[in-house]
Amino acid sequence: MPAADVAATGPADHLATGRDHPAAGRDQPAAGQRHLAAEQAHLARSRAALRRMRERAEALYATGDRVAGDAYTAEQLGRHLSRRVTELADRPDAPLFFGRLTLDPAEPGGPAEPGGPAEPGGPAEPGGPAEHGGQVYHVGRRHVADERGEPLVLDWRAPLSRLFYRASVRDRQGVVVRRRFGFNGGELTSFEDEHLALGEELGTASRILTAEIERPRVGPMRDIVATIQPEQDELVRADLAVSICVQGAPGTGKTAVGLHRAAYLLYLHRERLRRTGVLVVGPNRAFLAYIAAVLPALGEVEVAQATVEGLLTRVPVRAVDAPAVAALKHDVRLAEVLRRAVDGHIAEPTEPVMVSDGSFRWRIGLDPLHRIVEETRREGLPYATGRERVRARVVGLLQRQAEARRAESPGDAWLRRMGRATPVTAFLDAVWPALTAEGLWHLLRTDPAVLASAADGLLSPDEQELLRSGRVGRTPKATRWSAADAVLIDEVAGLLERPAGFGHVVVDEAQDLSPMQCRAIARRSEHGSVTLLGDLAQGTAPWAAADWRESLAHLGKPDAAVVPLTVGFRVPAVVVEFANRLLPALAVDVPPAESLRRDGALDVRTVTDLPGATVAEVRAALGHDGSVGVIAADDAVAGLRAALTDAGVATSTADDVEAAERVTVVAATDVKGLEYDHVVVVEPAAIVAAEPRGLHRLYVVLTRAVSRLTVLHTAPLPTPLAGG
Ligand SMILES: Nc1ncnc2c1ncn2[C@@H]1O[C@H](COP(=O)(O)OP(=O)(O)OP(=O)(O)O)[C@@H](O)[C@H]1O
Repeated sequence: MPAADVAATGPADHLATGRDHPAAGRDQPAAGQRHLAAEQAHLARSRAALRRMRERAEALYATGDRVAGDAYTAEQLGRHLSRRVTELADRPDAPLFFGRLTLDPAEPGGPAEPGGPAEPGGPAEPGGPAEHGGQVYHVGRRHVADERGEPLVLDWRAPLSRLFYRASVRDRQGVVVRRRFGFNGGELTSFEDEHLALGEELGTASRILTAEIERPRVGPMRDIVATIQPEQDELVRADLAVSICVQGAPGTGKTAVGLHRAAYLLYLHRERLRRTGVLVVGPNRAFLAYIAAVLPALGEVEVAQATVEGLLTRVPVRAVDAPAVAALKHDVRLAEVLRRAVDGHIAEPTEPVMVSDGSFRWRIGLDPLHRIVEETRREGLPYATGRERVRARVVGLLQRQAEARRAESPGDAWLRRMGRATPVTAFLDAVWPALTAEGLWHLLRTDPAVLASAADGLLSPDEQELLRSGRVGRTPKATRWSAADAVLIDEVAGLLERPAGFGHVVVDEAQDLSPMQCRAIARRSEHGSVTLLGDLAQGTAPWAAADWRESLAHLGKPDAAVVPLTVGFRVPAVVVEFANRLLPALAVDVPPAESLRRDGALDVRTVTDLPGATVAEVRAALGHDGSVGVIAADDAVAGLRAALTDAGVATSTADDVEAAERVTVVAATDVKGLEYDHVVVVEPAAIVAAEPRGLHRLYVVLTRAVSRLTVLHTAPLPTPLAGG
């Protein structure tokens, strides 16, 4: 396709406009300059309008409690306005808009659905497609309107903005020109046009896109609103009701897609999702710190972010299981063992219930009691709800007797008194005893007969023995629970009472979830949808998934589509090729990725002095822009950090994303999902040797580099790498 990078007047008008364009300063047609100046003026106008919107929200916030009728409304309003003020913050370094659409006046196209979010309360957008003919719209981070309410910038999530990401020469959707803006800091410095109507399309050849992708990385993760690719946009804008699983090689934008999808859904279904909540689950704290700023930068400040362990807070984790014990506790058969153990507490009634009530004495015989228990059991309610249902039914029978004997119907106080009457509670304790989650798991760990009966035909005697191994305290409270115990206790809690779920859950690095962890997330998304993100090749947990279908079944979304992402935005082609040598040894079936980056460098070197070579390499890397990540086997990290400190090189840790130091020393087991401009991998053989799925870990480690990868080793490289 002919190149764009032109002024809006036509494809022949090649324009080189800004500092970030190599050709800047040469051959600048006046028309291009005029357009640039006009765009800069539009930016200034939009910034001023945003400032006004924020000032207005601040003023409302200040006076909110005076206009609200009562304390509750005042608090609600206050919270709403304070969030609105935060949302309207202008970040001077982030462009307020990044694109512009010129729509066809003659051939009104436009989005399939009319403008505006699906729910009331979202920002307004100009009306349906027919109104857009010949119009020009700027697309940016958030909706900005002038004093008359006319949009100066459309939110990137608005239906109309979709055209910016999706229109192509083949399917123009009414777009005549798509313009992308180049920024330097907060300053608009260039633009690039694609006259779709004239057959011009840049796709990934766009210089502004390339510059964005190749920009050296520093600090926390950034949003990608300006450059979301069509296949990513398709996932971001999937309906709220749709659950999806994204299988993507390292750096294909899975995390970015998940976070932007959360922001998109919140925009479109603001009220519903504010009630139910959106949750992002990530692999560890360093990762959560790394991604924490993305959603707030998109104006979304109310999304919960947690690790799976962080979700399971019923008991503190103070013990570590032996690997075989942990693996067994994460096995999905445990779900059935626990279900049986809970159900096993429901017993047949053996005696009638007799209750004294003043001068009356009520009696419920065995037959109706049997019926009550059986009927309630068949309803399949959570156990604790079932217990209350049985109580209510017993009281109901007492009530009928009372009504038959007395002329009037007994009141609420009577019903409550009967419900708490000692014979009623004693009956419940006999047939449907109250349970706690940790109490039940403690019982299974301490009573071989109870475990044997629940695990009959499911777990071998040896496995039962294994489950009971390790120290258990005399009471649940006195027991030091492991992370796997916490998952099982959460499973029991879910059998006792249904937890409140989220409207949408994004799960990153999902290949590492065990079946039991998947179930913990399923309980929290039962009535919502999920976006599952992962890469089977990066599975490092002992129970890592080999097949997405299985994970999806455990997550309660067996029919979700598995969608591949195959274009890599992080790792340069030369590094991808090197890391891909490991793929055949990883025993997973994943589509190969293709890197967009042709610019990187790879240096694999045998050295004699690892710390010395690392220091020298880091010093050299500091000569370039961007972050430097030194990645080594966990037990080598302290030594390398000390060597760097002794050499006068300041370092930070992976979870300190705002650190001033550009060098981070990271343990191989903490680096999942992170990226550094220059990565120095120290002694791959030690990384592989450190754990059973060490080759998968090495694959993760080698794919963290954005620009350059250096591999330093004294021991021979692991076999799959050495070949080729
Ligand atoms: N459309 C895009 N435009 C610009 N940058 C992008 C785009 N998509 C992804 N990126 C960038 O590529 C890098 C990798 O993205 P991300 O971390 O989301 O990938 P991932 O698939 O989750 O990787 P991993 O599997 O290694 O965790 C990030 O720096 C991200 O900002």
